Amino acid sequence: MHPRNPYHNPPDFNVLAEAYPPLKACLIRTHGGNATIDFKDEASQRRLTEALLKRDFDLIIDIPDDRLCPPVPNRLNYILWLQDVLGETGEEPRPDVRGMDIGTGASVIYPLLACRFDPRWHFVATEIDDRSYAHALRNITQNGLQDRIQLVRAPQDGSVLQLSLFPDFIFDFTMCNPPFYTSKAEVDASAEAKLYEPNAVCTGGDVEMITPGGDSAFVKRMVDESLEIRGRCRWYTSMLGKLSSVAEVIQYLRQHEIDNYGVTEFVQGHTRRWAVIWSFGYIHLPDPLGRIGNPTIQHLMPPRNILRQPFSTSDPSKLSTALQAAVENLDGVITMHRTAPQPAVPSAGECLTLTDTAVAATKNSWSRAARRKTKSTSSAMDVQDVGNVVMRCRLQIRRMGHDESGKEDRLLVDATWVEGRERALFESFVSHAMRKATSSLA
Ligand SMILES: C[S@@+](CC[C@H](N)C(=O)[O-])C[C@H]1O[C@@H](n2cnc3c(N)ncnc32)[C@H](O)[C@@H]1O
Repeated sequence: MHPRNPYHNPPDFNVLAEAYPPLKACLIRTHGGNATIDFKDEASQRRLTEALLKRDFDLIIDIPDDRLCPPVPNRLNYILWLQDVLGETGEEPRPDVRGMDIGTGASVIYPLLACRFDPRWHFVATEIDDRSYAHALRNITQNGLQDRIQLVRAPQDGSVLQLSLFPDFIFDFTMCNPPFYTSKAEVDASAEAKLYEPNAVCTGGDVEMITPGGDSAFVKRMVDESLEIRGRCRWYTSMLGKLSSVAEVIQYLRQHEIDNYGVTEFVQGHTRRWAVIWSFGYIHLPDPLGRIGNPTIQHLMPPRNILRQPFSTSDPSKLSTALQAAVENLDGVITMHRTAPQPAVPSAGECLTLTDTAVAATKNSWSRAARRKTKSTSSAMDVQDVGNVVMRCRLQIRRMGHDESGKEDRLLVDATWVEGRERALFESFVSHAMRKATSSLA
């Protein structure tokens, strides 16, 4: 579960039912005498979703019985990850954020939650199904969010990304919880498997669950469309229900030479879902937001955007001086250095940031070839630039807490690629900075 998700612990059902009385009829007792609900009972799940939305987000939703009832904690994970992505890759502070939710459902759950969570967010929400569309419209207006959520009826066989309807906007992100299954038989097989899970009820209509080719085909259509409109959206994202679909979509992205992509995993109780993200821009995701540890798909993970180097010194100010000296006097390199306000002492296994240096390079003045060229022509190497900047990165000195064996705290430098077209340029800069710092410490 996302660290900022407020539902790490189950709610106190008595207290929740006091706040939302329709839940009272669903309360049952555990063997220990505590109040809970029957998570396999569809009506109880619906009352729980209504109760959490009302009490915690002041949202009233009305979902017909034959349409999906979204579990709130699970839906929040996707929103919180997107918040992290925008926070880590955008120019802050931004006055507003514009997203598109594809297949918003009767509940409009993602836009409603996200708008309550963050006052800057605005949405276009699309829906293909008439019945869901009608309820979605009601849910937006009865929560007074019609100025921030625009509902669009998507055509049955038209484009998935309806961005062409909004030629004047650059979207910050698209999001989607697509239909996962290829056929009714696949839905039934999955429901049968879930019978043995402690808290799963399948409440979706066929239109919500089934699409030709399943979730991977749906997301591949998005990839195809994104190739046409590229920079009209900063981050394209979609959830996927199966690890095999994640692998298929990543392979598809790579086939189309989209190398700025990432994957994340949402774990909620017994349910595991994934989201893929890709961009045609030159801003890069920090590894914790775009790489997962699952061994089955390691070969499909994007290359690391964080390069880590341990140092033998235990004196952070010495390391900081050495690192600053390594990068500061490079022609065309601008640095902004910040030190943590207090001396930080990490506990075992913890990693604390002591200094943070933002680096922007307007030319490559560090590679051997560039230095040779500078000597002979007094101009730096030509590289493909992004505006005036060819590469942006962060250099952070961190203290790693001792491990179980009681080994001393260690210092290391994390270099994070923030922006740029050429990975090789970032890697050569980091290798230059680390080599210089190491030799001046020797
Ligand atoms: C799995 S449901 C997700 C609903 C909601 N977003 C949620 O997370 O609970 C998928 C939704 O996508 C809609 N849908 C399917 N194809 C679509 C398309 N091409 N454009 C827009 N919506 C579509 C379905 O009608 C359904 O409401």
